[in-house]
Amino acid sequence: MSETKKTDAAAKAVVPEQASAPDEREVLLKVESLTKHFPIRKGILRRQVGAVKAVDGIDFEVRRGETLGVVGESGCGKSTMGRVITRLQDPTGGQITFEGQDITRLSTGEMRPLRRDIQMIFQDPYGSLNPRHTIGSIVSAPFRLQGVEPEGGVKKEVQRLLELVGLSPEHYNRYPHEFSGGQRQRIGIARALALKPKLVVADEPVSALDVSIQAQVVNLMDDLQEELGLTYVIIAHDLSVVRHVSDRIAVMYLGKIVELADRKALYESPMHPYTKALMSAVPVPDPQRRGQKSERILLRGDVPSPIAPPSGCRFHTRCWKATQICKTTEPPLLELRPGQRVACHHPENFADQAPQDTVLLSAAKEASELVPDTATSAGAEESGAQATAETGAASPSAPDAKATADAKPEADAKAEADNGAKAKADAKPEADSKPEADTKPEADNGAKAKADAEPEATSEPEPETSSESETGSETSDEAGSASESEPEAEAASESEPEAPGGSASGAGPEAGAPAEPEAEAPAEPAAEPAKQAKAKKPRGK
Ligand SMILES: Nc1ncnc2c1ncn2[C@@H]1O[C@H](COP(=O)(O)OP(=O)(O)OP(=O)(O)O)[C@@H](O)[C@H]1O
Repeated sequence: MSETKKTDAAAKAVVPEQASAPDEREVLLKVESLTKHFPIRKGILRRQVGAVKAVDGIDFEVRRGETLGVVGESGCGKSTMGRVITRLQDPTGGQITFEGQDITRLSTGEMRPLRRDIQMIFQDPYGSLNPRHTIGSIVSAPFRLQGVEPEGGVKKEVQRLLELVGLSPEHYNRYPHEFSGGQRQRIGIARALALKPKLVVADEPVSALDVSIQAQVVNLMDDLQEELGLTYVIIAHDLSVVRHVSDRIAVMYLGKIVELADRKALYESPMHPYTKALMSAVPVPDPQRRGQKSERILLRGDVPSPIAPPSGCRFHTRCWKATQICKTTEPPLLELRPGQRVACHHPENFADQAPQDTVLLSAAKEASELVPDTATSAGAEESGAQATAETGAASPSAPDAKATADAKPEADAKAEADNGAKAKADAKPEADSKPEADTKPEADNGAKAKADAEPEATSEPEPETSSESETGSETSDEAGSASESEPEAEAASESEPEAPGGSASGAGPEAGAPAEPEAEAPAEPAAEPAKQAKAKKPRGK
C-alpha cells in the first residue's frame, strides 16, 4: 500500500496532470462487456416476459491507486454496476477480473477470501448500521466474519480505525443513533477499511449528507486513499462530488458508458452531449463570471425505461444533436483522443463522426433547453425561451457553428433561422415516421424505470437475491451488523431487499431502524465549507 502511495505521490510531484495519467499503473479491476439484466416475470408460471437492462455491456478498468468516478442520472445503472463488480450481485454476462483473477462466476465460498480486498461503502448512513449494535460491534464485524485477529486485539484495532476516520475511541460502546449522518458515514468507512481492502466501491457515499458535511467525508476518503493506498470507484449522480476526487470519470447513461475520460479532459472538453449536459448542471462559483452570460443545458424528460431502451444511441431521444444515424446505429465507445473514450456520432469538441448525416431528428430540437446562467434572475423565463430557440442553432448540420453557438448563444439567430427552417423541412419525413412514437413512451416511462419495474401484481422484475445467499437467512443482529458495506457481509447483500430501483443503501435488517433525529447526535466537527474540499482537491490528480 505504502508503495503505491509513494508511487502516486512521486508521479504527482514530478509530472503534473497529463503525465500522471494513471495509464501506467497496474490494472486492479477489469470489466468487460458486463451486463446485468433483471428478469421481468409474469403470470402463474412466472414466465420471463422481459428484462430490466440495468447494465447493458460496459467495459472499463480501474488502476491501482486511482479513483474512478461514475456519474449519471438516477436509474442509469450505477448502483447495479457497483453491486455487480463487488459481486454482491451476479452479473448476467461479461467478465470481471480482479488482480488478474476472473471473479465473474466465483461462488460465495470462493469469493470469501476476496471479500477482504473488495469493500463497499453505501449511501445511507442511517440504514446501513444496525441500531441494536454498538459501534465497536459494527466495526469489528469484518474481523469476526473473516476470522481475523488483528495485532493487539480487535478492540484496539477498532479504536484505531475510529480514530483514523476522525471519531473518538470512546465511541466504541455507543450506538448508531447517537451519531449524526456524517459520523455514521465515518463509521461505515471505518468498517469498510477494517480489513485493509485494495478496492473500495463507494455508492453515493455523501449524497445523504448535508452539503457542509459532504466536504468533510470526501476529504476524509481522499486522505485515507493517500494514507492507505486505496483504489476507489466512487459512484455519484452529482458531478460536483466526483469532480474533485476522481482521476478518471465514467459517464453512464441507461446501462452504458457513454464517455470515459481523464478528469481534466472531461471537464475541459467533454465530448458526449450527455456529459456536457450533466456538467452544465453543476454551478461554477466564479465571481469573475458574475454578470456574464453562459449557457446551461436543461435536459428535458427523464431517462427512458431500461426495459425497452431506445434504439441506436440511447441518448438520442433527449439529445439536441440527434440525427437519423443516432436513431438507427449504436455508436461504439471509441478512443477519440488519448485517454478519452466516447460513444457518439456527433461529439462535442471533436470532428463529427457522421458528417454525412446532418438532418436533425424533429425531437432533437426540443430535447433540451439552453438557459443562460442569469436565468435565475427576473428575466429567467424570457431568457429561457430565447435560449430554447437558440438550441436550434446548435444543429449538427453546422458542427462548427455549434461551438460558436455554445459560446455565444445569441450570436446565431440567423443560423437558427436558416437551420431551423431547413431542419423543419428535413424533419418532416422524420415526423412522418412518427418520431414521437419512439420518444413518447420512453418519456412516459421515463426514469420511472423503477415504476416500470415495480410489481403490478402479475409482472415484476424478479427480486434478486445475490449469490451470497448462504447467510441470507441471518436476519437479525449479525446480519445487520455485517450490513451491506461489508463484502464479507454476504448477509448484507442478501438482506438488501433489491427492490426495483432500490438504492444500494437498502439495508434490509435495518429497514425498521428508527430514523434518529440528527439533533440527538453529538455535534459533527465544525462544518467545513464545501469550497475547502474544492480548494484542497486538485492535488495533481
Ligand atoms: N433488483 C432489481 N430488480 C429489478 N430492477 C432493478 C433492480 N435493481 C435496480 N433495478 C433497475 O435497474 C435500473 C438501474 O438502477 P440503479 O439503482 O442501478 O440505477 P442508479 O443509476 O444507481 O440510480 P440511483 O442513483 O437512483 O440509485 C433502474 O431502472 C432500476 O429500477
